[in-house]
This record gives sequence, structure tokens and C-alpha cells, in this order.
Amino acid sequence: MVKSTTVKVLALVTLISFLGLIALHQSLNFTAFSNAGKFIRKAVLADEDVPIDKPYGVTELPQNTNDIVDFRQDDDDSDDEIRETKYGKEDDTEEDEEEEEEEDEEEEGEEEEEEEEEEETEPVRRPRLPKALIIGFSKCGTTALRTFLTLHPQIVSPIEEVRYFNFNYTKGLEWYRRQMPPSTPNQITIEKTPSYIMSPIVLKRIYLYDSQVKLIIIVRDPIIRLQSQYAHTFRNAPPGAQKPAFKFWVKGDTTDRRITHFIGYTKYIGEVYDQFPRDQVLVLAEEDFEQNPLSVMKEVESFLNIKPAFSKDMFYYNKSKGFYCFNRENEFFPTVLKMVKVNNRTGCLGEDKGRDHPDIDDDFMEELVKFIRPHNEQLFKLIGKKIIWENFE
Ligand SMILES: Nc1ncnc2c1ncn2[C@@H]1O[C@H](COP(=O)(O)OS(=O)(=O)O)[C@@H](OP(=O)(O)O)[C@H]1O
Repeated sequence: MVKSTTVKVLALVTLISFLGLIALHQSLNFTAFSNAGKFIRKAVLADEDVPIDKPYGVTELPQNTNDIVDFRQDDDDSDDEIRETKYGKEDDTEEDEEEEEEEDEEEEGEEEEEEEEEEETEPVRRPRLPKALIIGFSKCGTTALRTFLTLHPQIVSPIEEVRYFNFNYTKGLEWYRRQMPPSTPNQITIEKTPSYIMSPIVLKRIYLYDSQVKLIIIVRDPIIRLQSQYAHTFRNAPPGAQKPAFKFWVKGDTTDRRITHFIGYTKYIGEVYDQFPRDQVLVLAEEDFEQNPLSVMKEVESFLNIKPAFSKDMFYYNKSKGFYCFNRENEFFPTVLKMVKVNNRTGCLGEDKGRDHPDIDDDFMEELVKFIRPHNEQLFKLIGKKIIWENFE
């Protein structure tokens, strides 16, 4: 009797210890994941780089490409039971359609079959994972670029930055897919999150997601980018409020880290080239896009291998905004309204784009130009083309 009670107690203790160990293991995994997420977030916000070899518990990144899983497969076979997405209900899946068609064929006569054949040609619309990403750089016209691209009948794009590969990675690929607007197999989904380019870990995650994904990068005169960031940082400062002068803000308290970040195109693009074949990466200049959006859109069109559809009458130059805006009369405009945020009346991007920039005194301008010029030269060498930047002419 005593012996059997002892055995039972021992068995119970063993079971409790075992369950305890499982719980501890799960919680360590979760902590490692969320630490990695926090670390990347902190680094991006602090304009710092994330070291690839010490990613706070992210040990799952494979060292060689044999371990790489092509997640696009996952997209095609994804759980079709989830029908509710950010953009409403999904259409029937291709598989469901086939099943339904088989049943219908048995039940209905010849005439109806003909009608079905017509329906069969109707493409299935559902959220699909991105095949192209705008990964950088912030304050370089990424929003306008993404927004204008949606005018192409073969391009869809979520209205917000999804930030999946840096801040929302633990939510999983199915969550990512559900953030996308519905599309047909003939369309390409493009997502833009300009902070993706700031971390090699994030780039690695993108590579693991789809080693053939196309990457679009847009750069801008580093001095104007600094001015744009300054205007953004102090956008909510009440009139007359104390804010640091541009010069002190650029130089920082004790280090030159902010400027290092804003001139760091070569470093960040170099990290992209380290992980992706060059023909999958397109580097654009904000200045070209701002002055002649059509020619840049056409460049993107051919990079993405989609049929030519951009035309002059899609945009117009709005003098008071100082930028190209949507021509609301264009036939494609109504179809993009769910994917863009524009002023109803003008078709221009909102007040947060095209802010006033701080003035720079001559001495500081000279200092900036001298400091940044060699970095520009390195960039042009890396990308194999020279960009005309007025501040450096
Ligand atoms: N067509 C058009 N309309 C409006 N704005 C345009 C356009 N083309 C380029 N730009 C420039 O885009 C700058 C904002 O860049 P981003 O969208 O990349 O900024 S963000 O990182 O997403 O916050 C924004 O910077 P600021 O002028 O400093 O606001 C614009 O100069």
C-alpha cells in the first residue's frame, strides 16, 4: 500500500517536473524572439546597425543557402480557410473553385457548363505575398513611389508599412499575407517598409522568405534627407517651442552618429548586394522621381517585368504642392483609392509630405558638403551610376 503510494507520488513529481521543463523551454524561446525584435526596433530607431553575429538569441538563421526554405511555396498552399483579411473577404480559392466546378458539371446541363467556362476564366482575387519590396531609404520619396506604382493595373500594395520583417516577424507569414490587398495571379504585390534596409538580419529574413524577391531602393541627396528628417522629427513642436538648431541636431551631442547614418547609403546598399544578386536590386534617385515620375515608373515597370501601362496623363504637376500628384480623371485612379492616402481635391499626398525644410548657413553647408562628398563617390562607384545632387555640384 505504502509502496504503491510512493510510486504514485514519484510519478506525479516526475510529470510536474517534465511539464515545468517544457514551460521553461517555451518561455526562453519566446524571450529570445521578443528580445531580437526589441533589439532590431531599438537599433532602427536609434539609427544604429544591428550586428549580424550577435543577434540576441536569433540563432535560427542558416549559414548556407542549402538550409533556405522557399516560402513562396507556402503562399500558394497557404491555409485557405482564413477568408477575412484587412481588405475584406477573400474570393473563393482556386482549389475550392475546382471542386465546385466538378460538382456543377455533374448537376447541370450543357448550356450551364458553357456559362461556367466563362466564369472559370474569371481570375481569383485573394491576398498574395509580396514579390517586390521597397526597402529604403526613409525620407527619400518611398511613399510617393509606392503610391504612384499602384496606378499600374498589375500592381497592388498595402496602404501602410507592414514592417513584417523587422517588428512583426513573430506574427508569421500568414499574418503578413493577410495585410495585403487582394490580387489576381497576374498581379504583383509590393510592400514598402523603408527601415528594412537598416539591418542585415532583416535582409537575411527577406532572403529566407523569398530568395528571388525584387528589391527597390531609393536614395536622395543626403543633406536634403537630413533636412527632411529634421522637419519630420520636430513636426509636432508648437510654434515658438525650443528646438535644437539644425546644425546641432545633425552633429548630435557628442558623436557624429546621425550624419553617419544619413550618409551611410554605401554601407546599407553594400549589405543588400552581399545577400542578393544585383539584378534583383533596383537603385533609384529621389531627384529623378520627383522631377520626372513617369520615366522612373517606367524603369520600375521594366525591372518588375510587367507590361507597359504607365502614361503621362496619370500625373500632373501641382504648383502649390510643388510635386507631381495623381490625375483624378485618369481611368485607373478610382481603382487605387483603397491603396493610397491622397487629398480628395488635389490628388496630392498629404501635409506630411513636402514639409518646409530648415535653412543651412553657408559655413555649415560647406562643412557638410566636404564631409559627405567622398561618401557619395563611394556610393556612385558601388551602384555603377552617378546621381546629380545639386548640393554637391
Ligand atoms: N510626388 C511627391 N509628393 C510628395 N512628396 C514627394 C513626392 N516625390 C517625392 N516626395 C518626397 O518624399 C519625401 C518623403 O519621403 P518618404 O515618403 O520616403 O518618407 S517616409 O520615410 O515614408 O516618412 C518628402 O520629403 P519632405 O519634402 O521632407 O516632406 C518629399 O520631398
